[in-house]
Amino acid sequence: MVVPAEEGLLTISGVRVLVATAVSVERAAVAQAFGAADGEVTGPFDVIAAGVGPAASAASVASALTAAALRGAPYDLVVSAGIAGGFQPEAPVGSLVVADEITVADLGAETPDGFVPVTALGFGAVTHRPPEALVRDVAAVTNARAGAVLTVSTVTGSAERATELRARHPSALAEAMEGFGVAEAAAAHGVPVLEIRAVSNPVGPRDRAAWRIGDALTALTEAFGKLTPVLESWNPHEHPHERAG
Ligand SMILES: O=C(O)c1cccc(C(=O)CC[C@H]2O[C@@H](n3cnc4c(=O)[nH]cnc43)[C@H](O)[C@@H]2O)c1
Repeated sequence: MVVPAEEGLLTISGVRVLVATAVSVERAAVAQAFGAADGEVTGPFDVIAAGVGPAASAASVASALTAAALRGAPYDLVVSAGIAGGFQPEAPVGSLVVADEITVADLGAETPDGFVPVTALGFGAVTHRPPEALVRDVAAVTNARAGAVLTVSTVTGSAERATELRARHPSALAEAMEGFGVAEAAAAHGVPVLEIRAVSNPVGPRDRAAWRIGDALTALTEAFGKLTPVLESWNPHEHPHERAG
């Protein structure tokens, strides 16, 4: 059901959603799903270009969540969305991935015995888990695969690094640069988080000319075009934010 809410924003069953992309072409791809050619969205979704990397995205999303809360219209869900590298062969170029786990892959320390995550050093968190049922329903309706999406500050550029990441994170389907930052901001506000990625390139040896950004943006638009019914039947209060280690 579509019902009017304050400030001209329309909400579906009262659910308010903040979608955080990294850059403006990703924002436009998401907005296009709601018929907003100029990027201005009227619907349950607000879409922002929050910047590239975990720090920029965390800062932008935290600001947006705080502003919404101060307006008396807090968000119920935050979605990190955009293009990504896909681990092969599980996540081919043009396919969609929804994160059942959002894990930062390079937050820790190098030791003589290899990489140690910050959690093993006694600090913070490295993983956030989106609501399980929502992940399942989003994956079903968008034909996405569900799996871990890694957040990295450096795009993987070699087969060796891709192999190392998969050895440490066997369930990883994709890597991108913002999910964990978005999830940290959402967690600070007690808001559930999702990450939806369209694969633009394989994770591995750097071949920028082979990136299929247009195909991935089209897949992103199609995916968001299918999300409304899922959110209509979603009760945010049954799904508190879950931070896992
Ligand atoms: O040309 C390069 O080598 C290069 C170096 C740093 C960043 C980029 C981007 O264009 C990344 C921007 C954006 O895209 C997401 N993304 C897409 N594919 C990947 C990937 O294989 N690994 C990590 N991130 C990826 C990311 O979330 C950024 O927002 C290009």
